[in-house]
Amino acid sequence: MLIRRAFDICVKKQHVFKSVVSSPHSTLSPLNLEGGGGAILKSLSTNVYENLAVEDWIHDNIDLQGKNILFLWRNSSAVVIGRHQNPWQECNLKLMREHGIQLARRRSGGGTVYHDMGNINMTFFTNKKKYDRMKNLNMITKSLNKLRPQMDVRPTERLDLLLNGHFKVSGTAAKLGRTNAYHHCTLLCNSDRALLSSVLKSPCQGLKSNATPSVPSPVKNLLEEDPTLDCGIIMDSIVTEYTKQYGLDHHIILIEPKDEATLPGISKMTQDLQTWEWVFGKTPKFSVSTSFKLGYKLSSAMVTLNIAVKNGTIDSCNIKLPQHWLPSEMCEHLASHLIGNKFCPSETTRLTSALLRTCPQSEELHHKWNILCENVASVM
Ligand SMILES: Nc1ncnc2c1ncn2[C@@H]1O[C@H](COP(=O)(O)OC(=O)CCCC[C@@H]2CCSS2)[C@@H](O)[C@H]1O
Repeated sequence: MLIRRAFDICVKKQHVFKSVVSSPHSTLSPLNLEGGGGAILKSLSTNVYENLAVEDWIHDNIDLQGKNILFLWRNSSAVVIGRHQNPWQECNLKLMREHGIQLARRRSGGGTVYHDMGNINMTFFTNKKKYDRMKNLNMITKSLNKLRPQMDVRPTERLDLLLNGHFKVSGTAAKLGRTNAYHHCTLLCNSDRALLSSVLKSPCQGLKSNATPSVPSPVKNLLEEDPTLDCGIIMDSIVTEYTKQYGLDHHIILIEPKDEATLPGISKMTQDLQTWEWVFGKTPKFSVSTSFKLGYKLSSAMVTLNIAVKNGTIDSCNIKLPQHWLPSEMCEHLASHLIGNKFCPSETTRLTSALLRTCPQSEELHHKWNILCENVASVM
């Protein structure tokens, strides 16, 4: 609200106002919005949900008529999927859990990207009429060109930035609201490229869906091209270029996304972005049809699994195994209990552990059923 109030003042009076965001650098510095209001904001947080919530907050709360706002942010390791994507199809969720890599669904469309502290995110907020992604990308390339004239970074028709005409260093997405809009993009400076490619490979077999697929590209870091660069130098040069383009001063407003007094309602926005219902539940309906081998002592059998998922929840489930290996009633029992549950390994394990306790049978059947349950959960 304070930022909004500040902008309102500036729109009315069109002059300098005191920045109100609580930060050591900005509390008392005046923010000059003469010559077409604008501002540069930088997040103090490296939490992907908090930073995405700042985007939501600005989009929903600030009248962007006549204003250009650049928001700069970086995250600790995270995978960010597009609004209409399927996380099971896009990434290796198990590997992410093992590495503590967060999964976030953003409100803009497009594909899946990997973030870490070696990746800079930029969000360009404008009024919908002023929304111009190529202009923003040209601004970035211009700033890089000034920094390192020999470095060849150019935008493509699909609004990626390519290094040496081949390696993607930036991906773009956008959200167009009723009157406000934003274009956001990444910039790979010094990310963990090995982790990037391993987490963006899904192990999921036999998945069918209409969700937006990502468009994988060879990627490279700017620092691999020029190790004398770093994220700070690159961000500074982007800030310089942006201030020049919009006639702003070099003042940066530091944003603390936890500061409910400055950004009223932000905590709820952050929470919403973290819910299972948003991250997984918004996945367009899909199905998984797969088969795999199960082994117990010397006997083995092929299991066929067909699962349909709606809103992230199992809508139908069919498990087929040879009768001699496991009685079909037991497969049906498991399948029917899975319906209505989240397509989620921890929830499935909780359910199957409870079922297992009520499943007397022989020790052998007990073991086989357990093996089946573990394998079904590992598909999720
Ligand atoms: N951080 C990053 N930067 C550039 N390219 C990446 C990155 N991570 C992965 N990739 C490559 O892009 C493709 C996906 O390309 P695709 O074109 O499908 O998707 C995108 O580019 C989406 C960009 C979203 C930008 C937002 C800005 C703030 S929040 S996220 C992926 O398979 C990798 O090959």
